[in-house]
Amino acid sequence: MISPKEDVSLLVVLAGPAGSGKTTLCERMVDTESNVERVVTCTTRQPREGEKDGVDYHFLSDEQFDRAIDTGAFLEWAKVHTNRYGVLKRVIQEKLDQKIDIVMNVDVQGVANIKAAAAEDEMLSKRLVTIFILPPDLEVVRERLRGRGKDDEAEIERRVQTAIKEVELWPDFDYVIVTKSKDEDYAALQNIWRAEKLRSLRLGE
Ligand SMILES: Nc1nc2c(ncn2[C@@H]2O[C@H](COP(=O)(O)OP(=O)(O)O)[C@@H](O)[C@H]2O)c(=O)[nH]1
Ligand SMILES: Nc1ncnc2c1ncn2[C@@H]1O[C@H](COP(=O)(O)OP(=O)(O)O)[C@@H](O)[C@H]1O
Repeated sequence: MISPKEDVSLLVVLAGPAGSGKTTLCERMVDTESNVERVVTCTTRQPREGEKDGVDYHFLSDEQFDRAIDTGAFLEWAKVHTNRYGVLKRVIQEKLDQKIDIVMNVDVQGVANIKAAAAEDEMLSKRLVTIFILPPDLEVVRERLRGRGKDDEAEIERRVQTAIKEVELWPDFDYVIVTKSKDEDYAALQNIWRAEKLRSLRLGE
């Protein structure tokens, strides 16, 4: 009898409107589970107060971002709100090669781009799990962004306007978590995680 392999690494991608709680969930996952790392993505946006280069994002200039596009360094990149964001291929590949589980947080275009890349790459497609974090209404988004205290009202309104379009895309995802309390959201993510680890399609590599 052939036994299933035990360490099956996952690439879990969370998306959803600003303020839905993606960053909070990613950080808790990394703090709680062993062998899980977060992928730090690149952005041309300015750091918010307290954000650190290489920890929250790799903060790139427009020129640096252009160069990364030209050299084919991004697995995917997209313009979100008013800035550009991108995931480096190399970082994903290194972690998956080392059998490290990945959680990451990208916008809805990013998920579509990663799914398209996975359609041509069996290793990626076997690991990819997409989860949409859905706020029950837009007021929750506003309240949480105000509570976070890092964006002014104009920036918050820009994110709410983007959210109106983003929330329509939840049916394209493997899973949807309608956000409630932080603990309930995390329990939902853990349930998905544990079930995905046991999926037979990932066994027998
Ligand atoms: N497509 C894509 N989106 C990203 C990437 N990194 C971050 N994002 C998304 O960019 C959006 C804006 O992020 P951020 O500036 O941190 O603002 P926030 O959404 O208000 O927390 C979020 O939806 C992130 O999920 C990336 O590498 N690619
Ligand atoms: N389930 C939740 N209930 C209440 N507040 C939350 C919840 N999840 C996150 N928050 C808070 O909402 C704000 C935005 O969360 P964050 O994780 O930065 O969202 P995102 O990464 O999706 O933009 C933060 O202040 C965070 O502490």
